Amino acid sequence: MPYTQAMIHETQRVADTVPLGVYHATTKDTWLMGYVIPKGTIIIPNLSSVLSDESQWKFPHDFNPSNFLNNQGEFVKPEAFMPFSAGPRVCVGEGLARMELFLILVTLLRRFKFIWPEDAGVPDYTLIIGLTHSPKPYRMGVRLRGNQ
Ligand code: HEM
Repeated sequence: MPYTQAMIHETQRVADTVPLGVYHATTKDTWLMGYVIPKGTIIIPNLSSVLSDESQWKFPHDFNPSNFLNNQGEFVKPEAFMPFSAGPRVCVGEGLARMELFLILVTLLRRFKFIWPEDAGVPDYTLIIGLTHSPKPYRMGVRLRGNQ
């Protein structure tokens, strides 16, 4: 269970689905870490940079579920895990999305085996950039477990 949770969280970290979150604006003059941000300034949260911050992650630039496991193999969620953003306007669907990710993935993995086709070459993890990140199209072999 801890490893499954770690794998799902690591997938979300690397997938970096909403790289620049949702734009906001200051509703009053604001002081933050010595900077003055005047009222009405557009704020673009750079979630990508947090999700791969070298000071926050053991393996910032690799896919490695160990980013979410402590030395005892227990699941831990670092504060820098914020694919749903943070603060008062954090994604309201976070709970639902996390429940769905877990239930759907575990159900699929219990029933099916996912196979990278031998002739598909090396996976290309380059993301397609838009308002959201999405993977490049790829082929995948899927087999019923126990029926191979
Ligand atoms: C993996 C799936 C999802 C990701 C990565 C995601 C990510 C985000 C992010 C980054 C924001 C911007 C938060 C901000 O303004 O700072 C957001 C806002 C929002 N999300 Fe999601 N979301 C996901 C799934 C969902 C689902 C399933 C729902 C609804 C059932 C949902 C509903 C919303 C709504 C309504 C907002 C606006 C909240 C507000 O402005 O107060 N999201 N989401």
